[in-house]
Amino acid sequence: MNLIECTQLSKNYSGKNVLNQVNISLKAGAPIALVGPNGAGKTTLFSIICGYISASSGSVKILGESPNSAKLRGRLSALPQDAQLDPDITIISQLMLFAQLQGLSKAAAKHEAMRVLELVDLAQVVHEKPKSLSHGMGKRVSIAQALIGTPDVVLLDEPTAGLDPANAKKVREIVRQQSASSTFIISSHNLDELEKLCDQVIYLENGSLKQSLSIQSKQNVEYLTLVMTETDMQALTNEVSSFEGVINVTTSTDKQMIIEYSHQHGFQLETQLLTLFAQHQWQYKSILKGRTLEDTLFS
Ligand SMILES: Nc1ncnc2c1ncn2[C@@H]1O[C@H](COP(=O)(O)OP(=O)(O)OP(=O)(O)O)[C@@H](O)[C@H]1O
Repeated sequence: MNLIECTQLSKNYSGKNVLNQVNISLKAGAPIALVGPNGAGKTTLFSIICGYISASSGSVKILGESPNSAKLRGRLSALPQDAQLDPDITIISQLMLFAQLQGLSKAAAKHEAMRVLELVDLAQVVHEKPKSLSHGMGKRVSIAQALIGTPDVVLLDEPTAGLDPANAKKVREIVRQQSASSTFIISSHNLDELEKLCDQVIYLENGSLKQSLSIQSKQNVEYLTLVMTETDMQALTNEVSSFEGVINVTTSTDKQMIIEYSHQHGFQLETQLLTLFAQHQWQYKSILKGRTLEDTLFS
């Protein structure tokens, strides 16, 4: 059974189409990225999946159930972009309340609240109130709340927006660790971050599904992304284009080159490149197997 299945899903606000016949099939497993420009409809899609708002037409099934079905209790959780904890109620009380709302006894709720706080490395703030926490710590507590009951699906809307690098890294680690037991769907504008975490990528634009792709997918065609420093890029392009198996070479002004080549040529290309660099004394900054998510989506 698919984790989430959207069929011909549309949403209108006062005649304005913000989701337009979207078809999506998502399977459980590695985190899934939801990307798209501002106003593309990402939050609207999340809100429909969570049952906060209803679709104008089409259908959504989560684990085979309709949004808001009692059978989804404890199996789907979400961290909305603007989620706020009550600033004046202790963290343990708030997390226990959410655990009890899932049907846990008081003792089990306390145990679960402690468990999820430990997962986000914040057991030490259990008796504090959210108003005494930094923004990053508050976000991690909200993620802890979303992890209560180990849901099958966790929707995170912009989980690292506005966080300092250390807290953002911590959030990524939490997602990575918890991905063994929950499937995360992450809406974000941070493509570098999504690239590190996710396999499948859903790209929405103007309410329509423009792309659904797997970053890791093995195809006959492979990519190498080179970032060069001291190099004659035109000469490099000419040399690389003549290598056997190279299908296409594109360069950008920032000394980045993307080489598209046939899968069969494997390591041969890397060996040729390094020999070429040595011959010409060309310096590289990085050689990346594959393409960045940005290049995959927008090239
Ligand atoms: N309650 C509402 N009433 C009217 N229009 C709305 C409402 N909520 C959202 N919209 C419109 O729907 C469109 C999609 O909004 P949505 O918030 O889903 O986009 P998004 O992809 O999440 O954007 P962002 O990346 O900026 O968060 C926007 O044009 C927005 O103005």
